[in-house]
Amino acid sequence: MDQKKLEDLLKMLQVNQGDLAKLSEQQRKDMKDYKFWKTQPVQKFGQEVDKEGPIDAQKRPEDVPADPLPMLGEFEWSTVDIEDAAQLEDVFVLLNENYVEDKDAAFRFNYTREFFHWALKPPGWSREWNVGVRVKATGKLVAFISAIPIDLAVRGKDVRSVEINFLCVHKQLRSKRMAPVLIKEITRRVNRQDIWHALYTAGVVLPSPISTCRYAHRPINWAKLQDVGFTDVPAGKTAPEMVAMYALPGKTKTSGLRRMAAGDVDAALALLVKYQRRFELVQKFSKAEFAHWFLGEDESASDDDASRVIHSYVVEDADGKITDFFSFYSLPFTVLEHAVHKELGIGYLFYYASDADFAFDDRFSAEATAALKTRLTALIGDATILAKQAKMDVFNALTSQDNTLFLDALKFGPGDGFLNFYLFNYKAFPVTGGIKDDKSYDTERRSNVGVVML
Ligand SMILES: CCCCCCCCCCCCCC(=O)SCCNC(=O)CCNC(=O)[C@H](O)C(C)(C)COP(=O)(O)OP(=O)(O)OC[C@H]1O[C@@H](n2cnc3c(N)ncnc32)[C@H](O)[C@@H]1OP(=O)(O)O
Repeated sequence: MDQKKLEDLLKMLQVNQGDLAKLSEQQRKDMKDYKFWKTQPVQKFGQEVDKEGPIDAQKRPEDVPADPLPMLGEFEWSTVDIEDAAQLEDVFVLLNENYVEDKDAAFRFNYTREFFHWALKPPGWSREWNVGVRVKATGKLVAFISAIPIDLAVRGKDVRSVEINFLCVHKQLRSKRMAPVLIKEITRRVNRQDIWHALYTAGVVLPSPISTCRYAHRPINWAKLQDVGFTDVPAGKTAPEMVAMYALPGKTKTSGLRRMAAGDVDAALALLVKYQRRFELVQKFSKAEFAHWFLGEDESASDDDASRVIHSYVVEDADGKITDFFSFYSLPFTVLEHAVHKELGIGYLFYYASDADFAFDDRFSAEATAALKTRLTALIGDATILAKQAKMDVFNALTSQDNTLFLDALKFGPGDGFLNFYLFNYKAFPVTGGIKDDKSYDTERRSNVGVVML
């Protein structure tokens, strides 16, 4: 396989690090050169943490200015109403053309209304937190940033937070310090609603990651990836050999596996909560949040509905007990100007849980590890089969959660993208990200990152 080309494609698929230029701009600057970030309540590089907790002294919403920061002459702030089709379209256009660097303009994220409603409208979402910048004269949207509320827990401590995502500045307005203004404005709007912490991820290194995970990619439809020019037959191999290597069974294997239904929410949520207790950085889902994130907006979507964003499954044993749960979401690419293929399906592993190691006192013991490894390999193997049935051509995962237990066995190749996790206004000890010093999968310590961001 032409590893380089495939890697290039797969890098473009990472929503959180769409900017390839930034990606290659490896590693960090000196702290003093982070002109913006050194003014913010974030951990400095190498800063010793004595005790975990907030960085800033406690403030009240009324201490925060009620009005937006001034915006440069020709631009103006614009709260984007994502329930308005035309305004949502503005966001798609901005992100399509500026979020992913694809010089040949051969591919675009196929953002849909369904995807954005799922990603940006969980329970408690705020209209004010979809912040845009428009050109005054034309109304053109040239920058965007979003926040959604989450109940985060860091090593068992509740940290009411927001998740920041989809920060984007138009290519022609890059390096003009617009990003810091957007970040300050979203901070102001979030603080006005009495929230003082944030979780965010980025491919770039900023002060200072609490954890770093690696991307892993599992080609599902190798022949199609070759057709669209992403991959070549590697030396010493033939195309049929490559197809055979990545071939998947037509049917899932786990008995009792079925799509999650509304009636499963209580049991699946309880299972997820219990499973996630092992991790140090987790999202605490309310019942309503769980239903939103895992059933999605459109419960009536049929099994083969290609527009389905979130796919959630449970395993029910003979006694009617939910023993396992997994989910993945879809964010496809549109393939431009290709004679045969119009779309490339991309699946992203989301949350999962299993009771496979619950009976063991020490989850890192050989027996507990073997039990969980066997079960997760079967479950996520089935997830790749279901992803294939849902017309996905590549399946992505990180080294977070307990993923390193199954990545190799299921032929997820290590990508060269890394994802850094950050906390705003909260200092904390590092959290393991599932990679060793040499960046290979850490199958022993695994990861203590439980939270999964879009
Ligand atoms: C309590 C509530 C708090 C809420 C807020 C919590 C914090 C949220 C933080 C945001 C989480 C976002 C999560 C996501 O969505 S990550 C996805 C980010 N988006 C992309 O990669 C899309 C393509 N790229 C772009 O659109 C632009 O290059 C962006 C907008 C990224 C930067 O625009 P531009 O290239 O024109 O630069 P500038 O001149 O305006 O500004 C330069 C300053 O910006 C710092 N920079 C560069 N990239 C990032 C980055 N990804 N996160 C944070 N900071 C970043 C940089 O170090 C420098 O600061 P300093 O080095 O001088 O100090």
